[in-house]
Amino acid sequence: MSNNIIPQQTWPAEFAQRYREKGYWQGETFGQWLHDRAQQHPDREAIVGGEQRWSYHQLNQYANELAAGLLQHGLEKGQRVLVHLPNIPEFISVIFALFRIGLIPVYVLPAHRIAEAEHFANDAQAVAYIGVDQHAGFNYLPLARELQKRCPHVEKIYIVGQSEEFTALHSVQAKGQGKAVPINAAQASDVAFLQISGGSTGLSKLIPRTHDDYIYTLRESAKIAGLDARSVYLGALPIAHNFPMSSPGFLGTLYVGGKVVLSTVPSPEQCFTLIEREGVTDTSLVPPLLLLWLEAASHNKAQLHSLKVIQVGGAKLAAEVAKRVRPVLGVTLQQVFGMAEGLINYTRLDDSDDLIVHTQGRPISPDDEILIVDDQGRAVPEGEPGYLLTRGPYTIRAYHNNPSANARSFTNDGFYRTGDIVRRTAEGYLVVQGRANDHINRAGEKISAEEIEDHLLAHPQVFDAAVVSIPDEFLGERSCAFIIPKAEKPRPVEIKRWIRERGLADFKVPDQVVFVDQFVETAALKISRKELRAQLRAQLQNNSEH
Ligand SMILES: O=C(O)c1cccc(O)c1O
Repeated sequence: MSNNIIPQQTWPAEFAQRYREKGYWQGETFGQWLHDRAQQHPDREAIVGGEQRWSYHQLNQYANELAAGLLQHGLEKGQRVLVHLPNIPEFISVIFALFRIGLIPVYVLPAHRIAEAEHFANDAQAVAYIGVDQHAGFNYLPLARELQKRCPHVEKIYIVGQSEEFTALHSVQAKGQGKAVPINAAQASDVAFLQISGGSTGLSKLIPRTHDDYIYTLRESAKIAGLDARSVYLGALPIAHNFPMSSPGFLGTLYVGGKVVLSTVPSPEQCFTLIEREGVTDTSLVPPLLLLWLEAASHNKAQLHSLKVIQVGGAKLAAEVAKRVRPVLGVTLQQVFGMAEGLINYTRLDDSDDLIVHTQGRPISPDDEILIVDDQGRAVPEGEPGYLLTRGPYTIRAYHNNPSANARSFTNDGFYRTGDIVRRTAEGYLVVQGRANDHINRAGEKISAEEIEDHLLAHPQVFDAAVVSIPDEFLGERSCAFIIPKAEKPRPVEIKRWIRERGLADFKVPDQVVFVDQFVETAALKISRKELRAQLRAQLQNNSEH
C-alpha cells in the first residue's frame, strides 16, 4: 500500500508532449546524470564539507553503496524517506542514493522539529528517516525516537554520527560495498522527491517534482547564473531549501561539473574563510544574511576576491541594499524570485543595473505562462499590480495528496495561484509588490499565521489568537501574536515556550506577543481572519508611531 506514491494530477498529455518537443524535458534522471559525470571526470572535486573532500567518482560510489545498502534493508522503489540533514556531504550522497533506486526523499529543514517531522512523515506516509545525531546545538536522537513512537510506519531510522539504538548510516554504506545497483531505477517522468511548501495556509504541503521538470530548471538556472565546470558554489543557506538546492544551487553546480562547498552555518566568519580557502565563485543568500555579509565585508573584502555572483532571494530585497552589492562585495547581484512549487525568475547577469536593483527578474522558460489578475480573476492592465498565476514546464499542477489545497491553489486550467502580488515591467520583468496570503516571511522562512494560531489556541489560557507579520528592518518581517487571554493572563515567555514545547521550529516562535481584551472595537463580528490580521497589524504600527 505505502509502496506507491499516490497518483498525482500531472501535466496534460499535450503539455507534456510540447515540453518534450521543445527540449525542456530530456528524459534524463538524477541517477543517470551523476553516473555520467563520474565517468566524464571521475577525479574532479565534487563536494567539500567539514573534513571531507569527495571527487565525482567518490560521490557516485558512495551513492551506489548507500543505495545497495538501503535495498538490502528492504526499502523499495516508490517509498518515501524523510531526509533531515544539515549542510554535510552525506546530504548529497543520501539523496543521490535515493534517486538512483527510485526512493523518494522528503526534505525536512534542519530547523524543523518533531511537529513538522511528524506532519511530513504522515503526509508522505514515509517508511524511513535519515537524520544526524546533532547539529547547531540540537540533539536529533530524541526527535527520531518520538517520531517513531508517533508514526510507527517510519520503520527505519538511519543516523549520521552517534546512532545509539538506531542504524548508523555508514554501516548501511558498508553493507552496500561491492554490490551492484541499477544506475537508474526511475523514469524521468517519475516524481523524484517531495519538496515542502512555505505553508501559506495551515500546514506545509508536499510538492511532487519529477526528474524531467527539476533537471530542466537546474540546467537552465546554471546557464542563467553563468555556472560551468570551473564554478565553485558555496552552500551557505540550509541546502534542503529549494533555493540553494536548485536556483542554481548545489544541484545546478554538480550538473555542470563544478565544485560544491558546504558551510554548516551561513555566518560571514565561517563562509568568508571557506570562500578564500576554496576559491568560491558563487553563492546564494537571503536578504538579512546579505546585510550581515555587507557589514562584514566592509572591513574584510580581501577574502572574497574569487567571488563573482551572489544570488539573493527568498524575500524581497530592498533596492537600497541591492545597490550596495557591487561596490561593497565586488560581485554581480542576481535577484531570484522563486518558489518550490516551480516558477523561478532571475535578473540576468548582463542586465542593466536598473533592472538588477529594482526588479526580481524574469522567468526561466519561454513557456512559463504568467497571468496577473485582479480579485475577479481578470487580467490587470499591463504594468498594474495583481495576483500572480503561473503554469509551465516545471510548475506543479497539484500538491501531493491534498485535494482541498489543490482546489484552492490551482485554477481549472492548471494555473498555480502563487499568492504573490506582482507587477510586470515593459521589459517583462516582475516586481514583487506584496502577497495575498497571510504568511510571515521571516528572513525567507515562510510561516503560516494559521498554523501558529492553531497552536496558540491549544494553550489553556488563550481565548483567541491572531498572528501577523510586522515589518522588521533586519528580518524583513517578524511575527507578532495578538492574544485574548482567558481569565488569567500568561506571560509572553510562557507563550513562546509553549510554541517551542509543541515541537515547532524555532523560527515559528512569535517574536512579539501582545495581549488585548478584544480584537475589534466595533460590532463588526463578521470580519474575516485576513481582515482581522490586517487591522491588528495597522493597530500595532499606529501605536508604535505615536
Ligand atoms: O522558495 C523561495 O523563496 C525561493 C526563492 C528563490 C529561489 C527558489 O528556488 C525558491 O524556492
